[in-house]
Amino acid sequence: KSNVAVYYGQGAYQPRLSHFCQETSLDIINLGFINVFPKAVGDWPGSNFGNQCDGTVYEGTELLSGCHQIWEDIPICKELGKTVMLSLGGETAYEDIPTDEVAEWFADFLWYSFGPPGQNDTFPRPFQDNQVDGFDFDIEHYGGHGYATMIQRLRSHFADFPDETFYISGAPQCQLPDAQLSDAISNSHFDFIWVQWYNTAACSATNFLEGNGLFNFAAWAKVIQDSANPAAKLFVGLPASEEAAVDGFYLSPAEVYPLVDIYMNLYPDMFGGIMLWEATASDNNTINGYNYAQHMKHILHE
Ligand SMILES: CNC(=N)NC(=O)NC
Repeated sequence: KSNVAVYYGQGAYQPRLSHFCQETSLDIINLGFINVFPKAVGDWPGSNFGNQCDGTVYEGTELLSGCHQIWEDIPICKELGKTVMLSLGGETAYEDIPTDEVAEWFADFLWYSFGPPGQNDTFPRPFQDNQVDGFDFDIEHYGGHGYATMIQRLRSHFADFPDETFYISGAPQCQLPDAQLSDAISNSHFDFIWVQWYNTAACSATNFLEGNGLFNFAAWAKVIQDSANPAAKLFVGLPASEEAAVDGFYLSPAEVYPLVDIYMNLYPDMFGGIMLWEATASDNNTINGYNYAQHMKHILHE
C-alpha cells in the first residue's frame, strides 16, 4: 500500500488540521514547523504553524504554547488512522546543530515534549497529552551534521516503548549528495525519505517529462540501498499546485501518472508513495472535481 504524505502548517489561510484528517486521500501529515533550533544545551526550540495556535509562547521562548486547534485535532486524526509527524526545519529555520550534546538535548526535548506524555514534566507539552508518531527532518540549509546523532538518540527513546511504532522521515533536496541529510541517511535509520523533486532544475520531476535522464529517482534508490536502512521507503515529492512551487516545477496529474507508474513498478518494495507540498495548496487545486491529493491517491491505486 503506497501512501500520500502532505505537509500542513504553512498553508495560506489554511483550515484546521481536522479538515485534512477527514480527507481519505491523505495518509501521513507532517506538521510544520519546529523552525527555531536550540544553539546550546538548555535552549528551547521554537515553532511556527502559520495561522494556527493563539500566538502565545512559553515565557522567554519562541515555542508556541497555545496551539489549541492542533491539540484538539490530533485525536481526530489518530481516530481516522492518520500518521501525524512533527516536522523540523522548513524555509525559515537556521538548522545548525553545533555539537553532539546539543543534538542529544534537542532530541530529548522533542521526545519529552511531543512524544508519549508523563515521562518528564520538566518539559512543556505544546500539544498537551497528544503524542506525535515521529519526527520529520525538512532541513533546507546549514545542516549537514548533528542529525544522525539526533536520530540515534530519538531511536533509543523509541525503544523504551516497544509496543508503539514511531517513525523518522526526511525531505532532502533532489541534488545528490544532499548537503543537509546525506550524512544522516548514511548513518541513521530513516523510515521514509520524501525527496523534493521540485525547485531544483538539475534533478526535478519535470526532467522526466523531457526524457533527458536528469530525474534521479534511480540514483536516490541506490542511496537508500546503501544507507543505514535499506528498507526505507522512497516517496516522490511534488508541489500540490502551480503556486506551491517555484515556477515551472508543477506537474499535472496526467504528467505524474507515467512517472509514478514506471517507478512504482521498477521499485515495488522501496516505492513508498507521493509527498505533497502542501495540504492547503492541494485543496485549492481542483482538477475535474477532485483535488490534487485525490488525483495522486488514484494514481497510486491504479
Ligand atoms: C517553500 N518550502 C518548501 N517547499 N518546503 C518543502 O517543500 N519542504 C518539504
